[in-house]
Amino acid sequence: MLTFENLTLGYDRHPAVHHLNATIVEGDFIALVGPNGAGKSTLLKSILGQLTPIEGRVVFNGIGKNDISYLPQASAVDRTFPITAEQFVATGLWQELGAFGQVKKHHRERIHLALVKVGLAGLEHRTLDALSGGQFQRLLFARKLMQQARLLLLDEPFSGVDEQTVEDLMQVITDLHSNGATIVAVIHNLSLVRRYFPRALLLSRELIAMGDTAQVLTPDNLNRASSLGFADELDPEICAVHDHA
Ligand SMILES: Nc1ncnc2c1ncn2[C@@H]1O[C@H](COP(=O)(O)OP(=O)(O)OP(=O)(O)O)[C@@H](O)[C@H]1O
Repeated sequence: MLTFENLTLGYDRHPAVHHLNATIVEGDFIALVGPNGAGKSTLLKSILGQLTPIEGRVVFNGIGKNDISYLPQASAVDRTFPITAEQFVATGLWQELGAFGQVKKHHRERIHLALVKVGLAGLEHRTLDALSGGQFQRLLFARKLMQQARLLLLDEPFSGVDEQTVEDLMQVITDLHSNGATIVAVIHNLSLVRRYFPRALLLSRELIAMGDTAQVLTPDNLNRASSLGFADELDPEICAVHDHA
């Protein structure tokens, strides 16, 4: 579905991800793991076409932009916008309806089902600013449910969210995967990764390991990832030496 070919990404020519070669296959359910600053969000941005590679490329096999849905970190979403939970979930129908399409009764039923699925039934008419952090995260997932994307990219969907919400939303993700979606999620909580994600990609500016989660999240690999990951703000010269050492 997606191949990273010798992919080097960065900002102002300062590499954040180095010479990555890896493949995401259709039906993957994979966690993107690594220390702070490892390049995980940067890698998602490159899949979304928001960042031009310094070197290498992302190859899309049989999927287009419209097949990809992205859930940013909750903190990146503006909650002061004066709309209700129902109206917010309806914005997930944008691709289906176009800019001027009307939300009809059958759409409203789908919205209601999505809200039930994420445990928010009854809160349809609440405005966004009147939802708790966990409820808002549930709402973001309800909107994702409207889009029926083939590839779902999630960037740390559970930061600052209570345990019950995590469990409920992991169930929603698992259901989406069972219905055919490919899942790529940045997750910091390793026990969650071990429990739910069959595959993992451990990144620390460069690829440390990718494959079955148990084989990727070994003490050796995690030590290697943290020793590379905390060497913050490498300059391109140091990077070149490191790459070819
Ligand atoms: N817009 C930007 N401009 C300049 N540098 C950036 C920008 N965004 C990220 N970086 C740098 O690129 C590197 C990788 O950042 P990235 O956000 O991809 O890491 P991450 O693995 O997602 O980290 P975290 O787990 O802390 O969210 C970091 O050194 C970061 O400071």
